[in-house]
Amino acid sequence: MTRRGDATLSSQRATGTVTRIRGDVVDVRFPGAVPRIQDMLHAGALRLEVASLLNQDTVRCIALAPVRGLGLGGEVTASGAPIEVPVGEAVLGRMLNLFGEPIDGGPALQTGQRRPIHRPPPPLEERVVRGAVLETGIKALDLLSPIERGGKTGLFGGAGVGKTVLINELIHNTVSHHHGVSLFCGIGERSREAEELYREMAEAGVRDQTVMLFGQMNEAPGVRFLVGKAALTMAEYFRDELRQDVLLLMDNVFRFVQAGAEVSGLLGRMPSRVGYQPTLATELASLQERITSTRNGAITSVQAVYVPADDFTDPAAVHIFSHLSASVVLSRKRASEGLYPAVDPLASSSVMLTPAVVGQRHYDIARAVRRTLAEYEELRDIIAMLGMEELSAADRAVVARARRLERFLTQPFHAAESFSATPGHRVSIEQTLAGCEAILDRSHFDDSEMDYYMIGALPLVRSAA
Ligand SMILES: Nc1ncnc2c1ncn2[C@@H]1O[C@H](COP(=O)(O)OP(=O)(O)OP(=O)(O)O)[C@@H](O)[C@H]1O
Repeated sequence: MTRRGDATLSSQRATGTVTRIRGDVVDVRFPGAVPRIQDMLHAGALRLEVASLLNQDTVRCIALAPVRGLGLGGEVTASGAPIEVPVGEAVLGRMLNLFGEPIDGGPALQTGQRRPIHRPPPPLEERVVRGAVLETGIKALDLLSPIERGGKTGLFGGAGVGKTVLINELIHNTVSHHHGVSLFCGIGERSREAEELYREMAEAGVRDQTVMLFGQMNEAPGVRFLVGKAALTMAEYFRDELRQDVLLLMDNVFRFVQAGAEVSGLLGRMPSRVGYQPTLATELASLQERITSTRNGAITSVQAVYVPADDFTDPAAVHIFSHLSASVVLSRKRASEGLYPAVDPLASSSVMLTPAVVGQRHYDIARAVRRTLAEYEELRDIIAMLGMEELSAADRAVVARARRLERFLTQPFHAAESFSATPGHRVSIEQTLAGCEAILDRSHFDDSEMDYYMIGALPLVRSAA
């Protein structure tokens, strides 16, 4: 993005003084030229971003770190530019903060290339849709909610239903098979998870192709609000300048919306529905619209989405949902039954699940699996009240198939080895389809349902291969 000429730049490097501090909001008076919206300011080591212009000489800013030590009358200098982050190969293998500074204890980055984090999305005519599927090796996802290469996938779920484990498994299964770079952006989650992930990436030998960016829950709302944009700026550079495919993983996009609400509240704006910021839709679009594929390269993104109080009608969840091409819904009921990954087969969906993209066989099997599980869902009440004996033979066969399908769609994860003690299994789409087909084709089973629980491919299918 072209921003401004050098002449204006120098005139913008003005000095101002702090006139008011309220929470993370700081007002600064500039006697000369006032900085522009989204410019970065320095008050010693503290950095601020201009959020609004109060009048001709005063700007209202959001602090990007705790305001400890800042006082009224303190000196503030304008940087003359928005926040800029380093881009290019130098960031690979590193763990960085919002400003692109290393937080992995390593040396400073050696790169001259920097880009402002606020950029418009590519024009419509440059965007492309590829219509290809990214194989994840996770049965429930590949079968029912295939991930679009170059598209956006959301993993929705309430607290503790397995979003982070699932996204870690996706990293495990796709990063090493992905030709291109992977970018992980941690927004507003626990720092402990970040540290574990960093170690796992090194163990898996994929760290050199990966960048990790964090603005975690202990950081200022402004940081959590902006870190996603910093990650995207790096992703865009890989896509546009280095023409590489990028896998962008975000945990958790809800925290971006939440940070936006906090910032909005700090600035004194009136909240809108359910306490969210009135600008929820535009803020989210300013992030999501940049996650797109162009002729230069694809950005495939997988985003974990926390659903507050398991309420899928929550405005944040609804708005995020509208940007996605595939949504994987994790259900508490399944998690409580130990059916991990707790993917809800009836609520999860993907625009990729059409005969034209995945093929007629895959499409038919997925439909048959859904239909069987939906029929079982309807029979559950009857079973609860009257018992299995009252069901017709045909209904009993549906139940037998459905319960085996449910268990077959569970899977031991590499990312869960530490607490499940079962080695992880990657399963090809072909094995998943063959397994489901084998179950759907039968109406009588003499094996136990548990034979299908937490396995990879079906043994029959495995030996046939
Ligand atoms: N695939 C799995 N296999 C076995 N256990 C799992 C699996 N997924 C999740 N769990 C169990 O659920 C717990 C919570 O998972 P996770 O941390 O991924 O949830 P989350 O949805 O990210 O939660 P939060 O919203 O708190 O971040 C795990 O610690 C683990 O005990």
